[in-house]
Amino acid sequence: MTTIKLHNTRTRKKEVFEPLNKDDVRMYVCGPTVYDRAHLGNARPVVVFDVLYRLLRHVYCADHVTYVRNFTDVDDKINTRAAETGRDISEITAETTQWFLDDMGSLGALEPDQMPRATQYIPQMVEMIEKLISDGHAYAVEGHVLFRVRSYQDYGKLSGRSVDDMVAGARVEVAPYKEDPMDFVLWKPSDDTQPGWDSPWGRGRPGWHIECSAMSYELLGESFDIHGGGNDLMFPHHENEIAQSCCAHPEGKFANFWLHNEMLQVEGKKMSKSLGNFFTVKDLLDQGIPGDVIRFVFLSTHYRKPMDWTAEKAREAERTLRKWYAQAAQGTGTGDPYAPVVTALADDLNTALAISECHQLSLTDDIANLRYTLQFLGLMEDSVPEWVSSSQVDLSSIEVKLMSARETAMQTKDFSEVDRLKTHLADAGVEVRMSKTAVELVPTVNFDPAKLEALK
Ligand SMILES: Nc1ncnc2c1ncn2[C@@H]1O[C@H](COP(=O)(O)OP(=O)(O)OP(=O)(O)O)[C@@H](O)[C@H]1O
Ligand SMILES: [Zn+2]
Repeated sequence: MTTIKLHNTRTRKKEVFEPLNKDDVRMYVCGPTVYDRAHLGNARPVVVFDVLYRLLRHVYCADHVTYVRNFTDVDDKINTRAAETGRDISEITAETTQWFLDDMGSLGALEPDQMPRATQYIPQMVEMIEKLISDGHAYAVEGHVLFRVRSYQDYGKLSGRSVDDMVAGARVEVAPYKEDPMDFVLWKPSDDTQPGWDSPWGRGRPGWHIECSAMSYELLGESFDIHGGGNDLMFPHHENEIAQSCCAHPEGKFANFWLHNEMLQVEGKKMSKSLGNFFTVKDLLDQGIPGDVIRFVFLSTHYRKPMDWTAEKAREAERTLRKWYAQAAQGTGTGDPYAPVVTALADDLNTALAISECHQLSLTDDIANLRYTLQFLGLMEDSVPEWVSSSQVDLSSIEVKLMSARETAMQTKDFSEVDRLKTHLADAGVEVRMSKTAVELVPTVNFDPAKLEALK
């Protein structure tokens, strides 16, 4: 069996991954708050954890792996959006959830086994909060319930901070009803205009952190294997999840491995909605950049390194995929992925190495293996995607045309038609390779199929 090694934020080491139960491997990843289109940064954890999910399914079998990713559909950002637009909250969250699934599907991300919506788990959240109160880890005051951070000794361990440092450095909300400024909200009161549920503390709604603790407990139990998310969530979100879950269920260990992806950046800063320096996945797809190309660009950088999106990277990715897909098209989609690619992923998801192994494989002309390996990486899911096949058809018919034009020219000694075709092809970004017996047309990075319409 393949040995998987993963960098565990909890221990700050790369460790051999041993599932708690290899017949029931369990992973939870924090999902989006659904009030707006996903930007490209939001897609990074989706692709990273999709690669891990595929690897786990490969090693432990698909039906022995459970991947849970939530939708946060109750949040003040959603309420604000509803107030700004005059639209119903449920309409906004349903629409945004579907956009998210569509956009991430375009990037070749498999849907997780479970996609719980926070609003469907309110009773479980209330129950967990009651337990925390009765065990002295939380207190109710003025319609709020707060987690008593100082009641949990290990608070801050994941991100390696002491509570006192955090108090000094963090922008914590100071409120008169808090025992300690570090205490965070588990439940808060709702007025008539805000979504709310009846609870022992009056009509209210949950804080963000308790959502993940309650949903992961409900679906994966008190101890599970992997918890993932962007490293921007490590503090306070993940620290708070750990505090809540470990205090409510001291019999469990919560997550064994913590994995954090680095940020997609724009000029050295995290791409984020609040900074306004973002573009959406949909923007890129609408510009005609295929989802596979976006995925490939993500895979080119290791998940624990910051990365930028550049048009040049996209062009390069497109050129490589075009070549590989054309090569792999004849192969069937069954068999095993190329072993060095699996080995690369098993080493803390070294996707960049996996891609260079694919380059090696593509040089061997092992078509079937290349195809299955690309599918394993979430590329070339079905057959050859439209954006490649359409250009292939164009090129092969033009190849025939050019061959016959050349044959005619050899006899008439009039090469003007051959030159016309070659000029046209060069203008469309196609390199023309002519030998005595064959004509080969190779698309370059500047390939523009639209410019070939006239030649068809
Ligand atoms: N630039 C980024 N690179 C990688 N992952 C990101 C990036 N921005 C957000 N994420 C991840 O996307 C998910 C959703 O994040 P969130 O909704 O907070 O987006 P955001 O743009 O950071 O929003 P805000 O600016 O309002 O905080 C989280 O898992 C987060 O880790
Ligand atoms: Zn979470």
